[in-house]
Amino acid sequence: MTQAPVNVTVTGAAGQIGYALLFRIASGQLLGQDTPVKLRLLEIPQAVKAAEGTALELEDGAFPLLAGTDIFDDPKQAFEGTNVALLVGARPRTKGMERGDLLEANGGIFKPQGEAINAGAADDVKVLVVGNPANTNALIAQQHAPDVPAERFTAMTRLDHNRALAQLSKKLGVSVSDIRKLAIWGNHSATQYPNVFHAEVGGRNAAEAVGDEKWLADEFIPTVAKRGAAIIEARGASSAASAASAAIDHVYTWVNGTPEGDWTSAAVVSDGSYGVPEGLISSFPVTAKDGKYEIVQGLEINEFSRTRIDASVQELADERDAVRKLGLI
Ligand SMILES: NC(=O)c1ccc[n+]([C@@H]2O[C@H](COP(=O)([O-])OP(=O)(O)OC[C@H]3O[C@@H](n4cnc5c(N)ncnc54)[C@H](O)[C@@H]3O)[C@@H](O)[C@H]2O)c1
Ligand SMILES: O=C(O)C[C@H](O)C(=O)O
Repeated sequence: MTQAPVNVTVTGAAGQIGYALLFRIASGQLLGQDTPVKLRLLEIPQAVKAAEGTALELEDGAFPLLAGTDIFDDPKQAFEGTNVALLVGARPRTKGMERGDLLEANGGIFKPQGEAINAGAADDVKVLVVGNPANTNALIAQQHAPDVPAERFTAMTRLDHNRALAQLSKKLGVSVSDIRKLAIWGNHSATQYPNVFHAEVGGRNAAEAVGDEKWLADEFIPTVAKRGAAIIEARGASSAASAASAAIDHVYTWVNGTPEGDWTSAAVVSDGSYGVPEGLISSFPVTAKDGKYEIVQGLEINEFSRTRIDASVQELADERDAVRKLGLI
């Protein structure tokens, strides 16, 4: 180990995604097998003891790449010097809670976290927001970190991307690794649009290989978009290991790049591409190179895709307007 450890902050560390995520980070899957990591865990005071228990288990894993684990209940301390920030902890919607209440409760979390990142994170900080509503939580944090380049704030749609790969591979009887250039557009919500019209399977256009627009509209898109709800219904809890796995994929790709001739999906700050209002944190097809995610340019958007992208982007604009009204941005 010659390199200095990379500081990785994980919020909501005592939660179910945290439990599935931390051991994979410690084993080198987030940043690669040459990169030692130092974990900085953030929890609310009531959950610090549980996070301490996880830290004991991390120690017992005897991970050669784990240079230490520190636990905090103060965002300012947790984000001090952080290079990679995984914002997982969020306020879940509870019975009787309106959408506005949920946005307000999460504003109370992501505003101070954005401020703390702005105040103390390392110059190269990369932020991934997982906690829902992920895109808008990322927007809140980003708006409170004016000194951090906006493109360092991202939200996770890689789980949706992986779900779409899995469904398409099942339909076509191919391996997920045979599929290229699939993309999720819009919000990490039921309005998201998994687009196969640019995707390729073994060199062939994926939509043509499927040859069934009704299947795309009535089965593929709703299955991917409502998968989170299906998991909650089946498990009695929201997706955890698959979400942790997607968070690992998102950061690993961000740091190490996308393969030549392929792209992935991430919610990034819009530069106005494809009619998505500038500043919204929306999912796009993206490539990663030299530690930067970039929106793939110049794709032709057909009518089928246009209406679906517009609907999801409208939802993002509505969420932005709601948090603006609440004074959160
Ligand atoms: N983007 C995605 O694809 C995706 C997928 C799955 C789940 N999620 C979301 O991820 C979030 C976490 O899911 P989970 O299953 O781990 O939830 P969980 O309830 O098991 O854990 C959340 C943890 O966050 C902590 N927390 C709450 N407020 C905090 C704060 N201010 N600072 C630090 N920690 C705080 C809680 O104490 C808890 O330990 C949820 O919002 C969930 O909806 C997103
Ligand atoms: O936590 C949820 O509501 C669902 C989650 O975002 C998921 O996509 O699995």
